[in-house]
Amino acid sequence: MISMQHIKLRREERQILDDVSLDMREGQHWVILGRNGSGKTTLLEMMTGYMFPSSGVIDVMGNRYGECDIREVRTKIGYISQSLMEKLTLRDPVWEVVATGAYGFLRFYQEIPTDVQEKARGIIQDMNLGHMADQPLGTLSQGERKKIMLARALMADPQLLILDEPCAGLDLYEREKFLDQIEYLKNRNISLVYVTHHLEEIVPLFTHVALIHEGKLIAAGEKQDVLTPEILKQAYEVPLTLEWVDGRPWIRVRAGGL
Ligand SMILES: Nc1ncnc2c1ncn2[C@@H]1O[C@H](COP(=O)(O)OP(=O)(O)OP(=O)(O)O)[C@@H](O)[C@H]1O
Repeated sequence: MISMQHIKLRREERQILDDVSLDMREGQHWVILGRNGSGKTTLLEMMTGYMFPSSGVIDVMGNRYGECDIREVRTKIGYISQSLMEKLTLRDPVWEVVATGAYGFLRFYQEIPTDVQEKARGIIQDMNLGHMADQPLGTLSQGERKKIMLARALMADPQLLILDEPCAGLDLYEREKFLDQIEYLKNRNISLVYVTHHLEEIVPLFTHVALIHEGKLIAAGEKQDVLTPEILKQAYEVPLTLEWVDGRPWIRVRAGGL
């Protein structure tokens, strides 16, 4: 699905990514973890072809970046990020915001085909937000807006869905509702790459974790192998214990560690 080999990125004097190699296969769902500024978003921007490495090779769904039409590859990738959220127009009706995802536009300036309208309304309905479909986006709560972003990303039937901290700023209830929606994606044939700061967001659907620290990959593999107190301490520099409850990891910081 995604292969990144020996990725390096240098900006001025800083090595932002330092020889990162990752192999994400079909049927796997990955979480990327790491502290602020460790390079997570930069990795996502490379997967989506918005940034290029100084050296290294990236293949996404069989396409080698630099030798293919990236716009074509992007039609198969859904990308949810705060910066995209900020570009959406709050006065547009929810169903129209979702419908734009079929084309990758931010807004429509022409008639929207009926089948696209119906598909958008169908996805909104599936997320139990049907009653809000005609409201302006700006009247929705942050959690509802995140779900609308997810609905918008699904409009193009992506094979790959990349989510950059989708639960940031959500309260416990809204976060759990959003994660429910993510779990529901296991019924679709979509591979997920999910960036978060919060381990408890690693719901059972996720199979693999990559842990990045100061631009270097500390560990990558099956989640039970990567999510150990010893490995996590290398990235977070805080002594902690980890407990698995209902298939989710929960973390406790031990006193006196900092
Ligand atoms: N275009 C750029 N020029 C210079 N430095 C950059 C550029 N893009 C990113 N950086 C730096 O690279 C580092 C990694 O940034 P990145 O946004 O990938 O981190 P992150 O792990 O996503 O952080 P956060 O969790 O805080 O969002 C940061 O120190 C950032 O300042």
